[in-house]
Amino acid sequence: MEKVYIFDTTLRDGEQAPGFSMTADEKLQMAHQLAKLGVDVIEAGFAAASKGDFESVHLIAQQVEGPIICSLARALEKDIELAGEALKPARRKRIHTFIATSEIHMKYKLRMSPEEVLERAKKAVEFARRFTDDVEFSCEDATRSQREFLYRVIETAIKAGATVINIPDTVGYAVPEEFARLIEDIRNNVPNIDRAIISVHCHDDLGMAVANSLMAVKHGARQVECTINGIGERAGNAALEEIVMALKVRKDFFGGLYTDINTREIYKTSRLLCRITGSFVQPNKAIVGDNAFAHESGIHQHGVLAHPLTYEIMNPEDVGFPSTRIILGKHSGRHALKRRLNELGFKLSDEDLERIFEKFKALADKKKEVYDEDLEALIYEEFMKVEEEEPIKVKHYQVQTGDNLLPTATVVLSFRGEERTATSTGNGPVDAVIKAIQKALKVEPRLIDFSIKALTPNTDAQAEARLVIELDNVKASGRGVDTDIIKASVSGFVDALNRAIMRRNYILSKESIREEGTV
Ligand SMILES: CC(=O)SCCNC(=O)CCNC(=O)[C@H](O)C(C)(C)COP(=O)(O)OP(=O)(O)OC[C@H]1O[C@@H](n2cnc3c(N)ncnc32)[C@H](O)[C@@H]1OP(=O)(O)O
Ligand SMILES: CC(C)C(=O)C(=O)O
Ligand SMILES: [Mg+2]
Repeated sequence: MEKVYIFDTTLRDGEQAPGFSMTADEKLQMAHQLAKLGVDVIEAGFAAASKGDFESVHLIAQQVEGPIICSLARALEKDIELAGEALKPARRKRIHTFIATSEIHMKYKLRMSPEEVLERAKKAVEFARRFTDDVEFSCEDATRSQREFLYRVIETAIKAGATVINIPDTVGYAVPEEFARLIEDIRNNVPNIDRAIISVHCHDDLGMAVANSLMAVKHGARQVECTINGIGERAGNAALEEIVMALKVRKDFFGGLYTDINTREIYKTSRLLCRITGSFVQPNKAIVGDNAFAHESGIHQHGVLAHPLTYEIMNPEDVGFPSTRIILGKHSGRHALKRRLNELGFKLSDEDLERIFEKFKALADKKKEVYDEDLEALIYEEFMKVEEEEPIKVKHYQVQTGDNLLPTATVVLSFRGEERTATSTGNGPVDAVIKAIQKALKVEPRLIDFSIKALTPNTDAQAEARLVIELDNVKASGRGVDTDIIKASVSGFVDALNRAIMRRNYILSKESIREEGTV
């Protein structure tokens, strides 16, 4: 078994992408989570970039325990000095210095001859060694560099004291087979390569960053530089979660290679980064996208319900993903529909299921996703001739609340045409009004789930209340939407109660023991 070191550069290359820069506090929060995830190295930033980035590297070096903390530095004494200074408090520190080795970069960007670059690389590594024994050297744009020159630079950097040699595909130009050959060639042509760990750093301009990194690992690289969600310059870097899970799920292919990543922390880390940067991953993103463990098509749903591994190559729990989701839509079949209806408490005969299935398909053709409330509505429409109108109607309610007031609510409602009024106090205005409704109806349903969320990020946003209740062993969900969160909660609660009552009466009517006049 051989270990592949995971060098996370979310906080350096990742934040170089437009719109992804993070404050020192945000970086610190991410760094703590990266330590929990179990990365071997955190590239915390580029200390010479700004005072703020110096501060971020310094804070992380001070406070984050576990991984090696690293700062990037150009092959310049002033950059390396700042990196060394920022990293001082770290228990384990690395300076990562780099210079470009391709013709195009040397000629047009650096305006340096190859000999000057060679000399600069040597001096930079030697200088960095004054601050730490752990020095990484990168040949920027390695994949477009002339081979013999690349070998010479690497050999020189190792002689000067580099302990890790990084081979970046800076512009995402490589293809997997060719990149694997480059790693092999470096191993075969750099005489002192056995004194350093070979690292790779791939960009995704042609969508091959992960494939290139994995092929490099297969051919001898033992450190991979990557980022959470694959963020980074332009099209991004290789995604950490994809590399780690590929090595884990396909260990048969990668022959005994492993990482120390605690994969159950992957989803959490991904979502934390999304929240911090305000940029969410696309739904079909491998490993962490919303659809990574969701199934909408009937054939797949049937398979997954029979055995998850028919259509899932890893357990969602292994990456900390909440769970497999079965989404009902126009591609779904009877197996999934029946399962969901059963979970909602509807046990239909084959004949009744057939009727509902037809209605369900017709609705799904008009709507992207069919929710539980939609299914309940279909059931009511199709079978519940017992009661066409909703039994409870709220006529009026009033809530008094404030910082020195015990929240009190009065509600006037009608139940099957009969007016009822009640007043109640509560632990907050929503609690008070819900209790007043229960008192007026003389019911005490069990609240199984209750959530309120804003549908848009403004103070005048529409709030959506979603509830699940159980009344006399009958479960029902409800939904209310309004700019007023109390009104949204009242609507959602009454919606759930109406559904529970109508459903219970339906069940009773089917059993021919319907009690008249009761709630
Ligand atoms: C492939 C990568 O991801 S490399 C890392 C990229 N990341 C960043 O650039 C983020 C942080 N960068 C910054 O904040 C700024 O670019 C700074 C502070 C580093 C430098 O700013 P400035 O001094 O104004 O220079 P500017 O960014 O305009 O140009 C880069 C300079 O560095 C030189 N340079 C570039 N790479 C290297 C290197 N590896 N070693 C030495 N010098 C280098 C360039 O030739 C240029 O030099 P010049 O000013 O003498 O012409
Ligand atoms: C600084 C180096 C490693 C880099 O980010 C690149 O070449 O892409
Ligand atoms: Mg890069």
